[in-house]
Amino acid sequence: MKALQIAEGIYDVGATDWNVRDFHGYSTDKGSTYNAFLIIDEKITLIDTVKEEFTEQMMEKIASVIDPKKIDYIISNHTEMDHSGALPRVVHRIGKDTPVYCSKMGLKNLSAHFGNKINFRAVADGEELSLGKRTLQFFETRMIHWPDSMFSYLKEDKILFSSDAFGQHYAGPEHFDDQIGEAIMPHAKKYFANILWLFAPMIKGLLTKLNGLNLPIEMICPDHGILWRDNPAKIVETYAEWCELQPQQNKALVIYDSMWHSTEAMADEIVAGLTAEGMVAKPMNLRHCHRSDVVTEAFDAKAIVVGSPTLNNGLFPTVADFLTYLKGLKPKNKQAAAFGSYGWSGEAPKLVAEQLAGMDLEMVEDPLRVQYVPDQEGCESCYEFGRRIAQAMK
Ligand SMILES: Cc1cc2nc3c(=O)[nH]c(=O)nc-3n(C[C@H](O)[C@H](O)[C@H](O)COP(=O)(O)O)c2cc1C
Repeated sequence: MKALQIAEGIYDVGATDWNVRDFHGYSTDKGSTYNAFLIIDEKITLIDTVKEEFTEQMMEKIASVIDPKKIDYIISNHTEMDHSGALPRVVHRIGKDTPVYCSKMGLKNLSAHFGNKINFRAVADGEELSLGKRTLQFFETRMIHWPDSMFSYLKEDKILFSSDAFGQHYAGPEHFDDQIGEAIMPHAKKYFANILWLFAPMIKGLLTKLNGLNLPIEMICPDHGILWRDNPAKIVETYAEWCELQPQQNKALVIYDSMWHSTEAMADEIVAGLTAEGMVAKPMNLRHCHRSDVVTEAFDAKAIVVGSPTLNNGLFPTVADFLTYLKGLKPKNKQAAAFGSYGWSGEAPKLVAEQLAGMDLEMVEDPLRVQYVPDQEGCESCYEFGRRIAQAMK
């Protein structure tokens, strides 16, 4: 396999994972890529690596440009193993004590993954490394998205190697933003919602810091998905918008599961009530919609209405799963309500409401329960519930 030249003397030598569909619990319907970059200068430099099982694909691409033994420096922008997994084998293959530059936290975290046999060297925030004609400058970007994350900026070429920031889980025939256009944005949004949502306040600070540095940027190369060369400012501006966590004022999501369709019938009536009041609302059944897709929709919803049937005095498992996942993402600026069908004890709606309230969401209604199958009166109560939630949203 051949490397892709992305600029004069700079190659993408990463791997395409066409088949990955579950990325630590995140659904990757289009696969993903693990981007790694080779810079040919007086010091030949590899920026990041790939998941361990893709080591050979990366080595083959490197070998299409130079003998891998000639690599002088490796940069590790992020410890997570989709970017570092190949490190031990690459270092072994180079066959010399190749320095691996990383952030201070990277030094700790890489050692915790790979021990002390690799020559890890910590760089300070803002430190520069000469490659010969080119210079790399490093910036700590803690929590985008691990404590060790950093950006590497290639000054002369004005290229920002941004690690996980600005990335998307997307594998396709395209390599650059101008080749795919707007179609990449839902993937970038899903990535932000599922991976970075909780860090939005910190990312906002980092973007302000980077803006202050006034780095001219002609291309942004994240470690997943397409590279931003046509309009790199667009994804930075979009991140700044997403970091504001401002919901779409008229968007509501009704999220539920159902064993015998009763909670589902309630959800449909609630959606109808919301819609009647002018809201853009839709139901999402957790048995059919992956939690990471639901979270992507919930990210910019003003209201989330969560329903669970009562199962053995508790929540239905998919609803518990979703609530656990959502809680970790620290949602803000949202209204919420809970509902569900039950048979005899009916604990679930109250349990859902307690969890949503525990996330500091604004509860706009008391939990709504319907015993067994909603009759006409039950349906009307759900419809009115939806209407009242919509009025609270206005
Ligand atoms: C395995 C099982 C366990 C249940 N446990 C309870 C329970 O502990 N308390 C309760 O009120 N209802 C319980 N129910 C009744 C359901 O909550 C009731 O049938 C409800 O209408 C189901 O809503 P759904 O059609 O949306 O799943 C149970 C039902 C099943 C199938």
